Amino acid sequence: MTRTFTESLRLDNETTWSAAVQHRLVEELLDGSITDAVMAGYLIQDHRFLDSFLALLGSAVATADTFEARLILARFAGEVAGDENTYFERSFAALGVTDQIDERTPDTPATSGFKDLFRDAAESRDYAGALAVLVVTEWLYLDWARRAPSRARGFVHAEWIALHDNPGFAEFVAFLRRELDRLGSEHGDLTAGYFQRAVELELAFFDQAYDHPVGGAR
Ligand SMILES: Cc1ncc(CO)c(N)n1
Repeated sequence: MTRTFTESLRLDNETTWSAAVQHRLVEELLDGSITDAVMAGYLIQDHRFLDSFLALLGSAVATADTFEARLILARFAGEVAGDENTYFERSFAALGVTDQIDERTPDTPATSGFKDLFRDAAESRDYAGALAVLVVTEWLYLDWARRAPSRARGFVHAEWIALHDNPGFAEFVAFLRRELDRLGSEHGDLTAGYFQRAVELELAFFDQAYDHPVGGAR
C-alpha cells in the first residue's frame, strides 16, 4: 500500500500524535468536566498562539505557488481573524478573564515554542515549510474535535469544538494535506523537522494548560 507523504509523517509521529488527540484536556472538554480555571488558562495561551499563527498564515499566503492556494489560505486567515478571534473575546468575557489577568499570565514554554516555530517557518519563506506546520496544527485539531459526540456544556466549550469539527474546516485540512503531499517530498528534511516539532509542541501545549489555571476566572 502506498502512503501519502502526510500519512507517513503522521505515522512517524504516531505516539506523540495519539497522546495529544487523547489528552486529558480533550477528554475533559468533550465530557464537560474541564474547570473554568483550566479552560481560561488554556484559551489565554491559545489566543497568543493565534497572533503568531496569523503571521505564519500570512507567510503561506505570500509564498504559495498558485492563485487557487493563495485564495484558500487568505480566506482561512480571514476566518481566524474574524469569527475565531471574536470567540476568544466572548469567552474571556464569559470566564471573567480581564485584560489585567491576561497581561499577568506568562507564556508557557509550549506557547513560546510555537511562536519560535511559526517565526522560523515564516522566515524561511518556504511554502512547504509553512505547510508542514499548518498541517499539524489543523489536522491534529480536526482529529480530536471529531472525537465527539461531546457532552460539552455552554458556548465556550461547544463553539471551541465546533470551530474545529465542521465541514469547512475538514475541507481546509484536506486542502493543506494535498498541498504538502504535492510539495513536501522535494523538501523532505525541512518538512519532517517542522512536522515533528509541531506535534511535540501540541502535546506540551495540552500538558502545560494544567500548570497555570487562571485563578481570577469564575
Ligand atoms: C495549540 C493549538 N493548535 C492548533 C490550533 C488550531 O488552529 C489551535 N487553535 N491551538
